[in-house]
Amino acid sequence: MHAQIKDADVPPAFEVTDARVAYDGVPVLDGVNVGIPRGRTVAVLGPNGSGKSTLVRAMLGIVPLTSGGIRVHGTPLSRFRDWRRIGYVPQRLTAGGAVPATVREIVSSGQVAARRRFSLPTRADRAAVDEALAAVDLTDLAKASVRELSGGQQQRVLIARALAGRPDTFVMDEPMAGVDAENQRALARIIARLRERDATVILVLHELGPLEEFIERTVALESGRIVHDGAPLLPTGECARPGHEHQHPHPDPNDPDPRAAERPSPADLMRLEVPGRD
Ligand SMILES: Nc1ncnc2c1ncn2[C@@H]1O[C@H](COP(=O)(O)OP(=O)(O)OP(=O)(O)O)[C@@H](O)[C@H]1O
Repeated sequence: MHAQIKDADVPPAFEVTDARVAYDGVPVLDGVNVGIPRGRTVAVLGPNGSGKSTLVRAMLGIVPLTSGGIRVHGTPLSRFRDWRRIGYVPQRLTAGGAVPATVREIVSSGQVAARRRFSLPTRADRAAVDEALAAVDLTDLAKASVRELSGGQQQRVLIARALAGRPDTFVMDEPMAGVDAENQRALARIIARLRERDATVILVLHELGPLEEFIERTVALESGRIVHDGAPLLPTGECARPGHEHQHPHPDPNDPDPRAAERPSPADLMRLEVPGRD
């Protein structure tokens, strides 16, 4: 079982109070209250457009609240500075660019926020990158260009990038989307290891799938409101609910990888959204 720390008197990793977000005046989060205790593995579920990504992006300060409040590890978001504690794996990446970055370069970029300005990577930094690459089984591909990788492998690069900063809190936005079964199992192993380390892990998912056994709690959204917060939902997940109309992206019928069209270029990977900044 987990260490005592979970139930110790520590502030929640995230505390969201009456959070509202609107895009162009249209409400997307409509009074969300949720607390994510430290050391838990929590899934955020819900149909397309229900506000899952908006919620986690708001929790990281990427999307501003219209009203309400968010605390991160006990500190109001606007005053939170310890971003090295947070590992963010975004869902989609912006288009453009073609810098020939290697897997190792991308993974190393996960440490930039944690290093002092202009300081070079230390031996410990390099060891953390090695460890992160090993954790996602990409050691052999460290020198490969990320452009050569499949969508699932690129997803693992992003996870390794988050791991390399050695955070204790992870926010992963749909890490399983468009990832084949083998890569899904690899991701499940990573989540298992993070749980053993008592990391806090928040996963935006459409279904629990191979992660089911690790999920301790699910928060389900519908139309910007929480409709369930508690024990994990049924293994079949939201996608199997009657009336659920989730659309997974299938941009190119000739490409077996449904995420091919959204695959990030290396440049995209280098300029991932930085939590806490607009
Ligand atoms: N930057 C934006 N500007 C305007 N509207 C947006 C923006 N981002 C998201 N939305 C809209 O807000 C709503 C919630 O989007 P969000 O991405 O949070 O939902 P989601 O539950 O994560 O959906 P999905 O499962 O499709 O990823 C949707 O209607 C979406 O179109």
